[in-house]
Amino acid sequence: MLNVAVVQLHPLENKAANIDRAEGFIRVAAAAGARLVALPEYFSCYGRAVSPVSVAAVYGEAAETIPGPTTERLQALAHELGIHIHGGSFFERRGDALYNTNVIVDPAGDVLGVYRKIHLFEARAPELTYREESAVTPGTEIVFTDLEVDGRSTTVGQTICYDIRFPELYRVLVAEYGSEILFVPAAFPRETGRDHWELLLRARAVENQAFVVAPAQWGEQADGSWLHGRSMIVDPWGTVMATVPDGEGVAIASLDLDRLATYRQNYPNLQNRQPDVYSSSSKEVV
Ligand SMILES: O=C(O)CCC(=O)C(=O)O
Repeated sequence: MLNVAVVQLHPLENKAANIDRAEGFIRVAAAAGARLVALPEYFSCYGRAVSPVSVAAVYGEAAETIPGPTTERLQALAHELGIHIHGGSFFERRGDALYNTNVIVDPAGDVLGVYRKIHLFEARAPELTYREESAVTPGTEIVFTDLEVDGRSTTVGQTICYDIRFPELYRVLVAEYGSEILFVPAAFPRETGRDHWELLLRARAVENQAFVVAPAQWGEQADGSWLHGRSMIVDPWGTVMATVPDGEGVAIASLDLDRLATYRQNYPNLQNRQPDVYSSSSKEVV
């Protein structure tokens, strides 16, 4: 059994305070037995938590390199507590570009995986306008990471928020790279989250026969918008194993990876895919 925790945060203006609260919840989760603790998207600084006028400046100021103070703090914490930490995501600076990036840190304090969000969120609706690409550059690499937890090895796929709408990414992470756990740190707005968040997470879990670990941001922002929250851990059958209600907090679930292997054998959906047919150029037109 692998005990995994999701941390739900209410992002505030102050980056240092956000990181302090994240650390507090990581400690709570570790004390409750979690061996892997996952943080939400933009856990240290979330754009709409700050007044709209200063958003661009705040993004730039909040951005860090890897290694940098935030990853070093996660590394020290993982080492001290003897756990893995999935560092949600934060603004990463590489040269002149900013990325929405997450890392996984192991109990030795080493950074194992660096993933840069591939699909950047865009909404052009009357009720919701957002263009992440105005500040952030899209990543171009699929990232999966091999972890050794409690003497068992597993492969995890790293994704972020809006990525959940692109099932192709998850299929590759599972069918080509063997991921058993899919991470989806997020900051879903309430407008889309209330109807799509749980549906998308459970769909990705069922169709890929994988655990989905989805820590989320929650709460009202400085611009009056709301983040949906409802962090959750979903099992490969699509059942929600644990969730965080409104507010900040932690939820923990025990993932049975041995049972996952049996389940994939009993229901060989992944083996029954027909990729040759999907990519075939011959079509029968009736
Ligand atoms: O897909 C959605 O509805 C929300 C995505 C999002 O908020 C994000 O990627 O930051």
